[in-house]
Amino acid sequence: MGESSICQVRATVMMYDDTNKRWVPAGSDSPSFSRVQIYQNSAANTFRVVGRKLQADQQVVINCPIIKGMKYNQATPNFHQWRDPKQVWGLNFGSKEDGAQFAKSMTYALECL
Ligand SMILES: CCOC(=O)[C@@H]1C[C@@H](CC)[C@@H]2C=C[C@H]3CCN(C(=O)[C@@H]4CC[C@H]5C=C[C@]6(CCCN6C(=O)[C@H](Cc6ccccc6Cl)NC(C)=O)C(=O)N54)[C@@H]3C(=O)N12
Repeated sequence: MGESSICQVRATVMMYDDTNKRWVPAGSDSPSFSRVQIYQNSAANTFRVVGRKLQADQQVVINCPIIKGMKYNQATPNFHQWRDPKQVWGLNFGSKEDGAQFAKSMTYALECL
C-alpha cells in the first residue's frame, strides 16, 4: 500500500532565512502558489508534506516529514508555520478555508503519530 493524499490546498511555501531575518519563498525566488498536500503512508504510519508549484514545471518546493510531537503554529488564519531540524517552514494559504483544512489534516496526522 503506497501513500495517499489526505488533503490538498493552495499555498505559497516559505522558508525562514534566519541570517537575514526574513521569509523567502521555497523553490525559486518568485513567491507563487503551490499545490500543497499531506500524504499518509498507512502501512508505515508516516505522513509528509509535499508541495509542487502550480506553474508548468511543477517544481517540488517542499517534501517534509511530519515528525511526532512537532508543534504546528497557526500564526494567523492564512499563515501557519512549523520547525524541522534544519529550518522553519511557513505556508501562506490562498484562503482561510485552505488554512483551516490543512490545519485539520496536520492535527490529525500529529494525533496518529
Ligand atoms: C503581516 C506581515 O507579515 C510579513 O511581512 C511576513 C511575510 C508574511 C508571509 C510570508 C508572513 C506572514 C505572517 C506573519 C505572522 C507572524 N510572522 C512572523 O514572521 C513572526 C513575527 C516575528 C518573527 C520571529 C520569529 C518567527 C520566524 C521564524 C519562526 N518564528 C517564530 O516566532 C516561531 C513560531 C513558531 C511557534 C511555535 C511552533 C513553531 C513555530 Cl515556527 N517561534 C518559535 C519559538 O520557533 C516568526 O514567525 N515571526 C509572519 C510574518 O512576519 N510574515
